[in-house]
Amino acid sequence: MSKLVGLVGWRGMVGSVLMDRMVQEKDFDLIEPLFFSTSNSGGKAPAEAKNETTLQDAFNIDALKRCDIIISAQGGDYTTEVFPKLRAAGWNGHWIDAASTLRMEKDAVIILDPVNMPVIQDALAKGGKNWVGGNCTVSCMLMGVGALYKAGLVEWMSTQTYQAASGGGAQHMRELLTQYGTLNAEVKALLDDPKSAILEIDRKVIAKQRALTSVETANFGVPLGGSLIPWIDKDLGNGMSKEEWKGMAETNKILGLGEGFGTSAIPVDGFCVRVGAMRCHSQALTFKLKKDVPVADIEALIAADNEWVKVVPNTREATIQDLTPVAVTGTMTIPVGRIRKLAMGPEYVGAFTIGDQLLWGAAEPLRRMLRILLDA
Ligand SMILES: NC(=O)C1=CN([C@@H]2O[C@H](COP(=O)(O)OP(=O)(O)OC[C@H]3O[C@@H](n4cnc5c(N)ncnc54)[C@H](OP(=O)(O)O)[C@@H]3O)[C@@H](O)[C@H]2O)C=CC1
Ligand SMILES: N[C@@H](CC(=O)OP(=O)(O)O)C(=O)O
Repeated sequence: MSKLVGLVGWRGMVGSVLMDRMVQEKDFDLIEPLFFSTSNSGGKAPAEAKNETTLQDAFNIDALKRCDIIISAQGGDYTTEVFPKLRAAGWNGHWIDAASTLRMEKDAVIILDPVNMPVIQDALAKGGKNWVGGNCTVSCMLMGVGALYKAGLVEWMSTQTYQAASGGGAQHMRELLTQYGTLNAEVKALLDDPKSAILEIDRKVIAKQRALTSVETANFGVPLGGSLIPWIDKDLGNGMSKEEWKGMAETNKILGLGEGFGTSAIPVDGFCVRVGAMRCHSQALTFKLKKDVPVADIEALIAADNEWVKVVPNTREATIQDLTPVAVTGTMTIPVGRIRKLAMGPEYVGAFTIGDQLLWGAAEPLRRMLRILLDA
């Protein structure tokens, strides 16, 4: 008999990408889905429903308890409210979650199976039940350059990120595009006139950016269109943003090197920056390797790691064609390019990588974990 799989958050942005991928990969052929809603229980479930065609109340513990597996892309507040109650009620099923809430709990595994299948299998063998998707930036980075970690080559890594608006959610994407539109409208007449002075256009744009109302910047707090914001997530009070903290904590936990900051942890640090891209997170990486490895060997290691990573030749043409958010959006490909030795010495290597943060960064590890559980 098919496992009863509860889906919470399926109509949100991450949930919709998850649903698309589950349809593409025919995951629904293998399960009996039970769709939940926080806002429309009793409504009609989506077309993928089979026998259970009514939306269930996502806060109803008895309804949730029926499921063998629950996948939630509903968000951290939902997990915080419902998950402890469900476990306290004796539910012993598998919980697969996109939210960060449970990530660093001892009994939770951060799932990214092309990178950490041994960690997942070890936890499964020990009776693990809590499976949490990683931070999008970390997951996309490890899908690209995880090979260097697996080979034990990394002494430390520094990452400078260029993170898309989608990381904040759907409203942030809308706000970014609205800001771009507002700025364009402000100077449209001057742009249409080839004889207009560019510095006049520039003056009008900056004046408009600075004049954007609190409504027009409600989500990001400041303008993002035509600007950037070098702070993502909470202020930890020690000069570090929470997004930056996740880099080291989650990378090490995913790799099975402990909870992130122990003596065996590999240092990972850098700056996380929001830019005006839509849904791809990009990152410039600096590695200090434990030894001098030729670039060709590094490229070969990365290229052989998984079926989605693609080494982009370090040429101008290949880079501008294949190593951009525009090229990568909506695809499963994780390009890694700009791989070269840096001026600091032969052990210092630079690279640049990009991933669709809604696919590998959020939805894909969840559905792959479902498949692992169904195959177990
Ligand atoms: N955005 C991201 O990049 C990432 C997000 N995550 C995690 O996933 C969680 C969900 O994120 P995200 O998908 O962006 O959140 P959304 O805001 O898009 O969706 C969350 C929920 O909001 C409700 N909702 C209310 N109005 C609408 C509407 N107009 N359209 C669709 N849904 C609506 C839905 O619940 P209902 O159907 O019950 O009403 C939906 O499941 C995050 O909180 C985070 O924990 C993880 C990694 C990356
Ligand atoms: N913080 C990420 C998105 C995200 O949801 O991250 P996390 O899953 O670690 O909360 C960003 O803003 O780009």
